[in-house]
Amino acid sequence: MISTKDITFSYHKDHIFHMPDVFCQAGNTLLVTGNSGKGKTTYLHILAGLLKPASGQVTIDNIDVTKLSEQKTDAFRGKNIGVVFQKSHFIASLTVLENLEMVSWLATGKKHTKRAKNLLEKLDVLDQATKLVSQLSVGQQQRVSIARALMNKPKVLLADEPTSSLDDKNAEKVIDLLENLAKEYQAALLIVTHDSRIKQRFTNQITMV
Ligand SMILES: Nc1ncnc2c1ncn2[C@@H]1O[C@H](COP(=O)(O)OP(=O)(O)OP(=O)(O)O)[C@@H](O)[C@H]1O
Repeated sequence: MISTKDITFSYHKDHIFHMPDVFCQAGNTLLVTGNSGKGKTTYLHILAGLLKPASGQVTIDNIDVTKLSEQKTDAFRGKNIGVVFQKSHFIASLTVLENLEMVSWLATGKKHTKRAKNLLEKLDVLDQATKLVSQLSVGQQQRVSIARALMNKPKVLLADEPTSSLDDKNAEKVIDLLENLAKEYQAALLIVTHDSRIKQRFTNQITMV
C-alpha cells in the first residue's frame, strides 16, 4: 500500500509543485495522468525516494519514506519499490539475466537466478537471457525492465510511461503484464502516463493539473 499527503516539491524557488494525494492498495492499480510538463515523472521520482519533497509524507506500509536517511531510503527502495523508468537504465556490460541477478544481489546478497528466469519466462523474454540488453528490441527491453522491477517482490511498483514507445499490440501486452503481475505479487501499481490507450482501461485515476 502506498499513500501520500500534501507533497510539495521545487526544482527552483520560483515554481512549487503541489502534488495531489495518492492512495493505492496492494494488488490495485492507480493511474497518474496529466499533460506534458505537469510533474508526473517528478512525482514518480518522489514516490520512489529518488527526490526529496520540500514537505509532505510518502507512506509505504506504515513507513514515511521521506523521513529516512539517504542510505536507508536506498535500502528501502531496493527491498520494497520496483521502478519501470521511462528510459531503461541497464548495466551495459551485463546480460539480461545478470542485470536481474544484480538487482537481487544488491538488495539481498543473493542472485535468485531461478526467480529471474521465472520472471523472464513470464514476460516471454527468457530466450533473450544471455544477450546484452542493447541487443533487444524496445518492446523486449520494456519487458525486461518490468521483470527487473519485480525481482525483489516489491510492495509498490511504479511505472513511468511504460507504453510510450510501443505499438498498440505491445502496449496492450505490457499493460496486461503489469496489471497481472502486480496482482500476483500483491504490489500496489502506480502508472504515470498520458497514453490514452491506458487511460481507457483504468477507472482509478488522478490528474495532475
Ligand atoms: N532536473 C530538473 N531540474 C529542473 N527542472 C526540471 C528537472 N526535471 C524536470 N524539470 C521541470 O519540471 C517540470 C515537470 O517535469 P516532469 O518531467 O516531471 O513532467 P511530466 O509531467 O513527467 O512531463 P512529460 O509527460 O513530458 O514526461 C518541467 O517543466 C521540467 O522542465
